[in-house]
Amino acid sequence: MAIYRAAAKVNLCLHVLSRQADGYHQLCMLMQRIGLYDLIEIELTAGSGVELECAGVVLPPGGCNLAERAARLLLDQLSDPPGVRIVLHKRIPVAAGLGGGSSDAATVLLALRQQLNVPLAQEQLMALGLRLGADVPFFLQGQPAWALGIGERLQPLRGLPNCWYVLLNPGVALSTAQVYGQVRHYSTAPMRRLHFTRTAELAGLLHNDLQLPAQGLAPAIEQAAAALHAAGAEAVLLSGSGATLFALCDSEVAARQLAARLALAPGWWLAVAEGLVDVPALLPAPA
Ligand SMILES: C[C@](O)(CO)[C@H](O)COP(=O)(O)OP(=O)(O)OC[C@H]1O[C@@H](n2ccc(N)nc2=O)[C@H](O)[C@@H]1O
Ligand SMILES: Nc1ncnc2c1ncn2[C@@H]1O[C@H](COP(=O)(O)OP(=O)(O)OP(=O)(O)O)[C@@H](O)[C@H]1O
Repeated sequence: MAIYRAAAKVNLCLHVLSRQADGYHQLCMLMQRIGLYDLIEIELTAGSGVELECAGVVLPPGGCNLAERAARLLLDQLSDPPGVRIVLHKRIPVAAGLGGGSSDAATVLLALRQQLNVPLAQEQLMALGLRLGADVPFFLQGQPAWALGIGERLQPLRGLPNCWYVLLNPGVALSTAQVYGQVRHYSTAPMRRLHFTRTAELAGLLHNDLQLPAQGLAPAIEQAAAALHAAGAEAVLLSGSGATLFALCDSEVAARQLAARLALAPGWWLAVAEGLVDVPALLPAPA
């Protein structure tokens, strides 16, 4: 049995460029994985099929879990697949804009490819991952990157400073499809700079076309943003489709001090996490 960490992500910017005929949207985003993890135990068994146990939260039953779907998709590539047992320990808030489900799916794909020696090239794995969700290719690639298309065309960054994030969720789960469904305004793509040396250079990029639509569905996001500003945060943005906000900080000390100054309302969720740079996509859990 092996245990892996599946990291969350933030979107440092998210520009919605247009809506496609199939309802998906063309995007230009800057994404980074962060040090907030689900834990996934994966064991090959003598049986057949995929067995999933979920610890921590209630997730959709009946084979809808992205970790389970990823395992099935990978096993479908084999002529004589073994059984797989997965135990998922959720730590990343669900439906929070932090990409937890997509990251779980990518981790299961990468782990099973490795454990079963499946001869699938990275491009083929990315194509499989895209069938599970638009964010999955980003997690399969792992590095901070610009994401184009519907999120699947990736351009890794060449340099990023060590950023820290204060994450605040006002206790609201938001459906990604519902938030995209409220988008009425499109923006143009920003300049895709590939090298950053200081956190302050990133602060200038912060923009999310999903923030106003998400706030319309969950007004508590504005209260959470006000709390971050009142605690002294300058660079605050909604991650993905929300409802988690992040404050961008240039050191761990600055992030922890900001978190300590926050006045939290009941039911709010708070965490501090570092931005991941040069960390492999597949992350075994520390012994
Ligand atoms: C908001 C982000 O997390 C930002 O990284 C992603 O764009 C969403 O990625 P995701 O959750 O992996 O997305 P999917 O599971 O493929 O799609 C969920 C729903 O979001 C909407 N969706 C998603 C991606 C995209 N480029 N355009 C969309 O309109 C669609 O309504 C879709 O039915
Ligand atoms: N392994 C999983 N972890 C979390 N959610 C899952 C998982 N499998 C299925 N889901 C379902 O997927 C939906 C989105 O969950 P997730 O936590 O990935 O949202 P998110 O962080 O907002 O995603 P994104 O930022 O990619 O839009 C939820 O409705 C949840 O019930």
